[in-house]
Order: sequence, then structure tokens, then C-alpha cells
Amino acid sequence: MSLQLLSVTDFRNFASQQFQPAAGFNLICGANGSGKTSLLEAIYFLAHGRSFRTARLQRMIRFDAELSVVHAKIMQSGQLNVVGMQRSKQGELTLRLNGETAKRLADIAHLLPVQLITPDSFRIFFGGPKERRHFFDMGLFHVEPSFYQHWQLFSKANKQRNALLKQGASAEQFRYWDNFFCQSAEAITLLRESYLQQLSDEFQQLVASHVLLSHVQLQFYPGWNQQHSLAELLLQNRATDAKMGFTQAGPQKADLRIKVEQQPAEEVLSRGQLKMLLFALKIAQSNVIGAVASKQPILLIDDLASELDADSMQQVFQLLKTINSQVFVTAIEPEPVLQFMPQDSTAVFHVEHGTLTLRTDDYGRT
Ligand SMILES: Nc1ncnc2c1ncn2[C@@H]1O[C@H](COP(=O)(O)OP(=O)(O)OP(=O)(O)O)[C@@H](O)[C@H]1O
Repeated sequence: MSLQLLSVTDFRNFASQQFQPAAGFNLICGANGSGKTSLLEAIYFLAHGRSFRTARLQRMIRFDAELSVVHAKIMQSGQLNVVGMQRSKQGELTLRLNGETAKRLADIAHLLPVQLITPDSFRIFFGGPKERRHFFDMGLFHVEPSFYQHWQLFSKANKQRNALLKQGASAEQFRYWDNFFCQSAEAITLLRESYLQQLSDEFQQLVASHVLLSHVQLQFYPGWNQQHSLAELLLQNRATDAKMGFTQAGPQKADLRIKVEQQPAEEVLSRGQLKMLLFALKIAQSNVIGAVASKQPILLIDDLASELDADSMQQVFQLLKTINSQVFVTAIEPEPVLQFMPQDSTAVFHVEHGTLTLRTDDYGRT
């Protein structure tokens, strides 16, 4: 799966830009503030209808412009799809899919799996369980079509139950929503268990020959102690849940514990080693999505070189070369990164003040 053409209008410092990325590796170079991250942000926006940098989408709209538009031609399983996403200053979001208005973000997200690695991605180690749930649920969303519906049902039940906890309700009302909550929670947990087993197997295989990463274990915590049934726990915890105003047990509390010799990885590994681990996790996830859902996610990697020495960078590219993904990498200068990139499948672009040009003096396009 790859973006064949990307067009960006009034997005951050890009006025109007079209470019044809290579199907393999794309190195986007330029000085600070030139627009490298904005280009990755535009691809991410197209895939998710939101930004990874801000919750206020109007920030993406170019100063003095009324709306931002991102368009792309996507080749997936031999079929060409044209997708578009537009955001106005008034907050209106318009989605287009093959010439028609699309209603749900999920319709476009399904077409365009994107995995992002930025300096902020370290939150997967240092942030709370929510960061890790986002990570594995993204994979699940792509490999298990029913996950999205179960998740929507569960979210409704969780919201209703939390409202009952705050306002007080009859045992009958609790019984109804607890039952709903438990059914969708069990379905989500089964899907997560099965997906995380696949992810863990793929990860172990990927890092089997790596001296350090081969000692990393991924342990799934479903969100409650499974020695008890969830229904029992909801009943037992009702008074304390009511005091806190939310439900303490359930898949909304699930986590992926990342350990090295039974210790939390973030307390044992160096920043560079954690970055290697981050790449291995994302690549393992790409491989599972590619194998199960027959669509290889696009990888967006902002500032790849930061925190990695030459040896680690080489190891990262060894991993990246094993997958069949379209990859976008940003760097200030091309040289430190380009030497590790595959010569026959890399295109180098230069950004300056929101204008992108293909550099023909570096590796050309194949
Ligand atoms: N809404 C906007 N309209 C116009 N320009 C903007 C807008 N938002 C941000 N900018 C500018 O766009 C430029 C691009 O920023 P971006 O973060 O993409 O740069 P970068 O090349 O990734 O830089 P760095 O190497 O420092 O991370 C910056 O100069 C920023 O000030």
C-alpha cells in the first residue's frame, strides 16, 4: 500500500504543494521550521482526521487561509483510491472518498493505516496505559473488523454507567448497564488477547537475534484481575466507583506491560535502546497488519536520527528494509541518514519555506 500522489493546500506553511513519493523510502530534509514535520502531519491528518501535534485543528490551517485541504491517491491491493480531507476555520471537517462524500472517519482510516514515530512516541514507555492502548488498538482496528463496533458499544455502556455512578440509580438500572458493559468488555478483551499474542510472537521473531531486545517481554493486562469475573467486580466496586465517579475495572484500564527481565523497560534501557525498541514494536505491528489485513501501513518517522548512534541507525534500517512499507523519514541533513537507506528505493526531497523539491543530486527515484 502506498501514497502515489499527495497534494497539500494551505496546510501549515505549505501554500500549495503536490508531490509523488517513492513507493519505498522517502527522505524529507530541510532546516528547522522548513515544513518537514508539517508534511508528516498532513499525511497523518488524511488518515485520522486529526493532528498528532495539536487538539486544535484550526492551528493547521495556514495563517490567513480559510481551510486546509489534503488529497492523495492511494494504491491498495492493485486498486487506486482517491481520498481527501478538508478542515475549515469554523471547524467543519469534510471527507471525500473516490469522488463521494464519506460519512465516517473510519472509512478512510481503514484504507490508510499509518504508524507514526516522533520524539513524542516515547510516551509509549513513559506515559500512562492510554498511550499503549492507543498503540495496540490501532493494530486491532486494522486486523479485526468487529473491534470497532464492539468498542463503540463498550464506550456507550461505560459512559452510561459512569453517568449512573454520578447521579445515583436503581439496582435495576445498574443491572441493565453492567450486563451491557460486561458483554462488550469480554468481546474486546478476547480480541485484544488474541491480537497481542500475534503481536508478541511477531515481535519475538523480529528481535530474536538482537542481544538486548530479545530479552523484552510484552505482557497484556486486560484491565481487571481475571481471577474475578468482571460482573462480580462491578458489583463489589460499585460504592467506590460511585465515590470516584468512574468505573475502575474493565477494558478502559487495559495495558501492555513492556518488561526486560521482569523490570519495566523504561527503567532499564537507555534512550537510544528504547528508541530501537519503539521501532521494533512499530515494525512488528506493521508486519501483523500486513499479514492479517493485507495492507502494509505507511510509516511516518520524524527526526529519525535523534538519540540514535550510527550503529543503532544501521540496525533500525536493517529492520525497516525487511518490511514492504512506504516510509517517510525526516532529517535536517540527508547525509547522516542517507548512508543507511537502500539506494535503489529511496527518493530524497528538500523542503524550504514550505516548498518541496526532489533532490536529484542524491539518490534518484527508481
Ligand atoms: N498555521 C500555520 N500557518 C503558516 N505557518 C505555520 C503554521 N503553523 C506553523 N507554521 C510554521 O510552519 C513551519 C513549519 O514547521 P515544522 O514544524 O513543519 O518544521 P520542521 O521542518 O519540522 O522543523 P524542525 O526541524 O524544527 O522540527 C514553521 O516555520 C512554523 O512556524
